[in-house]
Amino acid sequence: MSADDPLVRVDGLQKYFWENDSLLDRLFGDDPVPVRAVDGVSFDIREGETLGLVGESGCGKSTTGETLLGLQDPTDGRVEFEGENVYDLSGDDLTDFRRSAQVVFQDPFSSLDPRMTIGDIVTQPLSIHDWPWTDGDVETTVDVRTDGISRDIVTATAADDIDTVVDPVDGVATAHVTVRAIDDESAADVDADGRSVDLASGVVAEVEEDLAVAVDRDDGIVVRVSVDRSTAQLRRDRVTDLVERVGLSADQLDRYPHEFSGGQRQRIGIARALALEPEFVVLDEPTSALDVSVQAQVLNLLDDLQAEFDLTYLLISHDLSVIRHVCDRVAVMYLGEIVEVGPVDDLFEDPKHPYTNALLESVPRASTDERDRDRETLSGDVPSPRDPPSGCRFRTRCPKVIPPEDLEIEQETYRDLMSLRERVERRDVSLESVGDDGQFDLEDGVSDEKRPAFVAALKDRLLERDLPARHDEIVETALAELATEDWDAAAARLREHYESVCERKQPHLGNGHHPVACHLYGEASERTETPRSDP
Ligand SMILES: Nc1ncnc2c1ncn2[C@@H]1O[C@H](COP(=O)(O)OP(=O)(O)OP(=O)(O)O)[C@@H](O)[C@H]1O
Repeated sequence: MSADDPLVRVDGLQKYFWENDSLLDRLFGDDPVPVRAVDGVSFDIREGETLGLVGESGCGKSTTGETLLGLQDPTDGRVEFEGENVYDLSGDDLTDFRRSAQVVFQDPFSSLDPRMTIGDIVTQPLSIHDWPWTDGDVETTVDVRTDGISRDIVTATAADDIDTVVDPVDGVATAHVTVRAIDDESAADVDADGRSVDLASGVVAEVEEDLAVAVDRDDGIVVRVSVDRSTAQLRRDRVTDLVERVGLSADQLDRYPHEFSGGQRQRIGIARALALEPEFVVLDEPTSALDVSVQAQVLNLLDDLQAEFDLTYLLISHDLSVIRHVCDRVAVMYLGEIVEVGPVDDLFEDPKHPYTNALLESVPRASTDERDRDRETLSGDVPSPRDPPSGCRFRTRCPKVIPPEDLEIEQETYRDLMSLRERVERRDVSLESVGDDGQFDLEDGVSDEKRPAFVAALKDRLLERDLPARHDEIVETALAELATEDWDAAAARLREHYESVCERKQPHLGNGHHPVACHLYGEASERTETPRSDP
């Protein structure tokens, strides 16, 4: 992996959940239905950065985070961590990945075991992963200084595991030992701190905290350095450090989660995630369950920890103000797909995708002027990932859906006609309730005589705007087809005239600094007509 390579590379990741997939369903002949929670997402996360993943509820953010960590099995695609496909890892390599990539969950109430003390909660990953580890690639050595004796007569060795308490520099863990001649009285003082050894012959060796030193006299003086702490002591110290680092105190280690506030519990979740010295942390809505007053404190803590421990974050959030406050780059997700990726300032100041625009527009603003202006807020719900729209998945809600080339029509009018057509296609119009009670007889078809009144009443209900004459005629003909409940003919007529490129072609996210998957942005996004793969 070169220095320019990302730490995490997600490539075509897919995660489908299957419904109607039980034995009983199969016995009754029901076909399994895929829930396309994540449908071919690709993005990179560079070392040391925070990438935000934003989108409305249900668009697949958490599933993306969980699948890329291997907490869910992928349906397809790959995720590289430090250049290795994590789905190919096994044995020690898989254990290393699980240690290096951690998660902080949204809900600090359900993610902490209520029966464990917080000391046990933070110790648990250390026990599971058998911390502290010694790194076989790290060399261990002793730097010897002498005082009152010749350096030439001292030989020194260090145990292989001293790297568990001495930080290696350039692959070498060095213990510093001072060997000096003493008289008997000063020897007693030196021994009292537990880090020195008296030798009857009048030599004492001192070593730094957490290490022990043994001295023998043979031809010369032989010094051996080893670790002076038990595994339990080392774990206790690490847990105390972590808990204090996240803003709690060591005397709270024996307490249970219910004795803490939401913000404090999230701090415990963060300490647990950091216990194994990870490089990468997925933060899944880390502050959404917290009071507004403590959200900023937790975000600031995460920011400080990132700088201190060189962490790389994927921050999942539906909250744009959190994203703006914390992230370097942002990926916008809609219905299982990434629609735009860019540096945070570019994305907020120059959003390209109509979905990103709509998300930004729907955030309440402080300035009265802006609040008063006509906002393009997001209407309707995210469609179901069981049956996502063809082409661009946002086109059913998009205020900028592209009209056919030869159709001279205002954008808003076209949007209305598209919405009308979609309702007809879904048969989502109540024909029975048109007009006054019993005015139109649908069972035998509305009579020729009453048809103009039926069409007028229906049009009045379905369209707020007046249409240009040409479109008025097309729509009236289609609505007249509904008078005989000929839904297919009406839908076909509307499709023939109003089908958009947005529903025919899937726009693709390009590469580069600020890519966007939208047909409004030219050739690059329209270059392929390949349909999505069927499950
Ligand atoms: N285990 C599951 N079985 C079936 N469908 C699932 C499962 N988990 C998630 N889904 C569906 O997958 C889609 C994406 O869910 P996901 O939780 O990833 O979205 P999200 O963007 O994180 O939303 P939220 O912020 O509400 O959690 C949703 O439609 C959800 O109902």
